[in-house]
Amino acid sequence: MTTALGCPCQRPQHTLEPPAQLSAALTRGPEPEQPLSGPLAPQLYDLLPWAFHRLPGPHQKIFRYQEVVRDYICQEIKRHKLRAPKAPKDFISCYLAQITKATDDPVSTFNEENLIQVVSNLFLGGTDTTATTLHWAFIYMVQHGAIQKPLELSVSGPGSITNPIWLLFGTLGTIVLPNLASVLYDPECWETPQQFNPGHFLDKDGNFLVNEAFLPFSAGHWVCPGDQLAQMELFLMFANLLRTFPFQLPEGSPELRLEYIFGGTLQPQPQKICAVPCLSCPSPGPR
Ligand code: HEM
Repeated sequence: MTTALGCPCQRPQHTLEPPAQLSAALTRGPEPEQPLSGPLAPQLYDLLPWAFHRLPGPHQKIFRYQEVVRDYICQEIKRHKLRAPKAPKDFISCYLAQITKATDDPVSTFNEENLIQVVSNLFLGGTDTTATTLHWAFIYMVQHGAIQKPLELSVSGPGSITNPIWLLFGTLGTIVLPNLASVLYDPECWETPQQFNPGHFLDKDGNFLVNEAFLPFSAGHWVCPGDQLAQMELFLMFANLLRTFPFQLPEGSPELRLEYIFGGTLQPQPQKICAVPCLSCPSPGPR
């Protein structure tokens, strides 16, 4: 059976509903083998994608997940077509309206295959990056317990936090490898580039300072389109959690591990930290 309503995903349907399938596949937890491990794996994949698709190995898990996400997006597109609102109300419905508008345009790039690709990119670009940034933020809060209190009131956005992305790839036949680390760790731009230091963003009177070398979202044509959303999400999550729970190491646990795991993003080591409910702090939830 193939998808109805002209969805370009012309492959057999899974019997499990996509959202359940998606969450089941994505929350199954770590398996013994780490996909695409090793420092050269991301570059190799970009240079030889066809080889990576054919070679057996743990990285095949990524392609299976990719299929699950793709199926889920196809189902969403189908649902949107079934109950098309009068006025487009989200990204998929706006894009579908644009496809209809551009039907007679022979050079239009608005089509369903591209819609699937763009939505996958939003998932890919918008989840691990933000989650990893938050993860590092809380690890640094545990490491620098003393600054947690003042930071509750003066969180300055994600600006004072490790950038999780080390390099990224371009499209349209040209491989672009902007090395953001060269500016984010440049000793000429940062007093202590290898250390967490909120002072990088404060002037001598403690006022917020813009540093032009702070480019975690890249710049120019390649700037991250989720920049504003990410900063808003990070601010809300970080500020709300921090004002409600002091973060600390669990009793008797070893020192924090600050070395990163090298990959598509720079991941913190798996380790436990405690969010201790604080009686005098405001309660979590909507206010
Ligand atoms: C801390 C959070 C984030 C960081 C550090 C980050 C960083 C970046 C960087 C550096 C790029 C440029 C890649 C290049 O040079 O080609 C990029 C691209 C991208 N980001 Fe983000 N991003 C974040 C959050 C998000 C969010 C929340 C979304 C969407 C919901 C998003 C969607 C994308 C997409 C779709 C691209 C590819 C754009 C293109 O190729 O034209 N990102 N991101």
